[in-house]
Amino acid sequence: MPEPNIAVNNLTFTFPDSTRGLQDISLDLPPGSRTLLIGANGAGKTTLLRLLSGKRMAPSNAINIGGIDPFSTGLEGVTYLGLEWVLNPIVRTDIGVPELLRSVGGNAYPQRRDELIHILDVDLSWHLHAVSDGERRRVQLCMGLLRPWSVLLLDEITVDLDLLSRHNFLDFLKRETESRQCTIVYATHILDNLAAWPTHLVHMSLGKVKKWGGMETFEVPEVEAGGAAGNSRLGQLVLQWLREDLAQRGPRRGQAGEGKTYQSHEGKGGYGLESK
Ligand SMILES: Nc1ncnc2c1ncn2[C@@H]1O[C@H](COP(=O)(O)OP(=O)(O)OP(=O)(O)O)[C@@H](O)[C@H]1O
Repeated sequence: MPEPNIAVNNLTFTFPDSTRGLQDISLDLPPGSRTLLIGANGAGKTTLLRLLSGKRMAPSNAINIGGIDPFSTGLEGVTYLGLEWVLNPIVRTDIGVPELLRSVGGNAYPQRRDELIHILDVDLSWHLHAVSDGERRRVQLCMGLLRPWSVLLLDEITVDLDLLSRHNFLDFLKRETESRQCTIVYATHILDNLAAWPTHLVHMSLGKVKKWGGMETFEVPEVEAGGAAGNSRLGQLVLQWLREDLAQRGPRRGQAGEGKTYQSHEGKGGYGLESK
């Protein structure tokens, strides 16, 4: 793939037997970009990433990656790492790390394999039925990133990583985009220490893209003194977006606004809906 740009052109997609999906999405993410895909639960991030990866069929001409329609042509070089990959049962069996890495072609890329093992701090003597969730995830990331990809689509799979491992991992991805022709889209809810990482942001809500563009096009608010201590300015921006999205979506059926309140667990003795 010569120039791994991601072009989405008026993409509309509806799930079978459902009214949900994506509406009229257009994006143009340049080669070498690192995009954060931001949005509340259910905004449409996974749906978009799966369509970009070619795992779901999009209408023809709506998605173009490096000049190719990923579904019809089957794209070599596009790696999608999402929940279904994370839940692959193989990585819970009594299997050793070297064997696993070999099974995904690790021997073809020895230098890359050794670098990933170092960056993700993987112990080659681990057996995958007897490691922690975060350790397992580090091995999986090694496996998933071994083959040099042109486009990497990450669907929040760093939640188990400790802060340092996540930092090293994201640093590695940044270096990748700076040292060779490749492009990353990363859907995440965890924005801590991430402000300097993205080149682009895409804000999704209710199946649509509300805003997208280079980092320089976003007005990142000042951190409030006191109250916002510890939050990055990017975190503040996203918090503001999600509050607006929630207000726009309105209450869910049966919630406050239709004569009911949801009582919190704390101090009120249990979860329950009570009429006002
Ligand atoms: N197979 C499906 N059939 C019908 N509707 C679906 C299906 N998968 C997802 N949806 C709906 O599509 C919408 C978008 O889902 P999606 O998984 O893309 O959200 P998301 O932004 O990735 O959310 P999260 O942050 O929780 O992972 C949701 O309202 C969801 O209920």
